[in-house]
Amino acid sequence: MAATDDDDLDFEFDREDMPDRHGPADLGPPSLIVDDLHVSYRVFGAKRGGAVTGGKPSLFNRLRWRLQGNVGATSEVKAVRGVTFVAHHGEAIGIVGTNGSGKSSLLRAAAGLIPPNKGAVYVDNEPSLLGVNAVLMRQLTGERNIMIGGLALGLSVKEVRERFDEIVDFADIGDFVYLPMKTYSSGMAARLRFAISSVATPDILMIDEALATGDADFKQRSKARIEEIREHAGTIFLVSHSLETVRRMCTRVLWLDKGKLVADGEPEEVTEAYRQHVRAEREKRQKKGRPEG
Ligand SMILES: Nc1ncnc2c1ncn2[C@@H]1O[C@H](COP(=O)(O)OP(=O)(O)OP(=O)(O)O)[C@@H](O)[C@H]1O
Repeated sequence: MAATDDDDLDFEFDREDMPDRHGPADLGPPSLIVDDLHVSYRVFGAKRGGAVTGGKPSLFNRLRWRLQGNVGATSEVKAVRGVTFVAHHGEAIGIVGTNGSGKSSLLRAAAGLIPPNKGAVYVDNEPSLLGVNAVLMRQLTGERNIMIGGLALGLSVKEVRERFDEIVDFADIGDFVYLPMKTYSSGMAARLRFAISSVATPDILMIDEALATGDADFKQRSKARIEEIREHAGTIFLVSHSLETVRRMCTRVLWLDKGKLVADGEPEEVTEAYRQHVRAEREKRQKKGRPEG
């Protein structure tokens, strides 16, 4: 049967039509939808045909694979395994989880920097930071990188020049701005990335660890900056190992474990459950390591 004008399908993303089943009624409309996202990496020089789920291979395993002559073979690391959530305008969402649980992979896929193996990401607007990270160059000075990052975010050359002092002050890097970024400490580089990324009041800002690296004054300034972005109806994602930072900055927390979402809720509740889980795991490991009575 031929389609008539009346049959035309409407694929437009109509905010008013969206049911708000994933959050309290006072939240803004959805800004980013992650639907059954799967991310895998192909690793060369590892065990042939193996599939690894989260966690970094131990030194022992890597040596064993090497001795078994598996160099040149490939295996698949399943970093994100079926994550689904809806983020809203005005939310600051922390992502916690142990090393290798898939936090950065989730963020990179949500930012469109790596393709999902399965599932989809729908965004209302281009996410920033990871986008900025991708264009920054370690061999260039902070000054050059501020210009490159600012242009990547859509500012004009004049606008970047006008905001230059503000960015340098925010990052608190002083005259280091005239030196190549490769000479910066990791904290300085992280602060500069955050200062550049947040300068344009982005709709979706993704931050990987940067905020745990500054002093009390920087932490205060970055909290204020996040509040400002939220007030302008932006959405912030913050990956951090510092539960204190996540509790202080975020309105909601996602907990990832071995690539799966195990909790999504109030910062206090989720970080406390995560803290207890980490402690229980540590005790289990210690018991295993202890010689039998
Ligand atoms: N480029 C890559 N190639 C192969 N494997 C990767 C790559 N990036 C990440 N992984 C693997 O994917 C899994 C998830 O890593 P990811 O960096 O997303 O976790 P994370 O929670 O951010 O870890 P961390 O807290 O240590 O930074 C890990 O097993 C990691 O070794």
